[in-house]
Amino acid sequence: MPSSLPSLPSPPSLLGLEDATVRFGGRAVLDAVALDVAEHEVVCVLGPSGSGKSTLLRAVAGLQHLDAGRVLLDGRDQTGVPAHRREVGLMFQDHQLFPQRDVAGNVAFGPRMHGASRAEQRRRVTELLELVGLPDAADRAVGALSGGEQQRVALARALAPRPRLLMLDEPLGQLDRSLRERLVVELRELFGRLGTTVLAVTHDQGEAFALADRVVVMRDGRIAQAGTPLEVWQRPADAFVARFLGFDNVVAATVAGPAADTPWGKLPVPEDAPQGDRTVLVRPAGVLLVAADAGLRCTVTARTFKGTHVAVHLQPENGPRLEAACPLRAAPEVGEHVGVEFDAAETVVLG
Ligand SMILES: Nc1ncnc2c1ncn2[C@@H]1O[C@H](COP(=O)(O)OP(=O)(O)OP(=O)(O)O)[C@@H](O)[C@H]1O
Repeated sequence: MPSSLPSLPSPPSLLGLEDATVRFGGRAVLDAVALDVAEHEVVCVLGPSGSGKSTLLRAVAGLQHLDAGRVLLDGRDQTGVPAHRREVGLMFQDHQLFPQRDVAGNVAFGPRMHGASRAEQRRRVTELLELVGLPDAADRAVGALSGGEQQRVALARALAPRPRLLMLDEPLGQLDRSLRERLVVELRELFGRLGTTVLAVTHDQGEAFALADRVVVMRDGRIAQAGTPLEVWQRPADAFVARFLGFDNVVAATVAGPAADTPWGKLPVPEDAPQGDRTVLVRPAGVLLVAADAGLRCTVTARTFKGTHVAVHLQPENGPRLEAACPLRAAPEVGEHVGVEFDAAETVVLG
């Protein structure tokens, strides 16, 4: 008996982008992007305004012509396939519901376009409104719905034709924070239950990290980093990704052995840290406040209440500002002098 079975070929990705390039006025806003999305995977594309996120979605949907490269769905080249023949569902930021139709009319739109009978359309509307938690909304006018309800109807409408790939562009963009936080949990649960393959675009990292199996961070039309939320959070690829994720304690450093020489002095780094000229990130939890006569001498410049902790902003005598995460009751006052020591376990030497 062989000790191990021969490995099976991995199934083709549901979506593949190969060197996808879009230029506007000579500028590549999508620059040779390569990306695979597996069946049942939820991928969130994250990045600052103008980094090319919507252009990427539009290219996959067939709404944007590629200047070079290809989009593959189920391994099939989509070049020349018009948007309405690609099996993708799209949900945009502003919902774009048909205001003159009621909720049922909106949800039934896709199935009707695909030639479903009236009975089938009705069945599908009932099924989907149940799914998105609006079982009694079929006859309501869309104008009379709240933002969150409209978002659910838009989702039901996008799911109604059973797209192979569901694409969401800032799906929760317009909604207030508490509703967004609730809906993102509902969406994740729903996609898991349905096994939906999703490519979503958002500039909100909290939303992306809560929703995605894998996040893709874009910068100037290119992929700066792709990985699971944990991988990206724990190991940002570079200073751009680290700053985009909201980490501000990022400095140039020279790493030699177990220490990094930085504008804040020598910091301890993890054992396996890459050596030489690097960028170092210290998470706020790794900035430890000690007595004013120990460590790096700093003045407290601001405090921001964060619910679970206080973000304390510090100005060292030398070097750029630092942010520390302090327990609620232990945070020093603005103007106080404190000492700072650094925790190697919260320090990352970027690649
Ligand atoms: N039709 C167009 N003609 C010219 N330039 C365009 C066109 N569409 C997009 N762009 C430019 O391409 C770049 C990428 O735009 P895109 O909308 O993809 O970015 P984004 O990451 O989705 O941004 P946002 O988060 O603000 O929606 C931007 O600089 C934008 O101005």
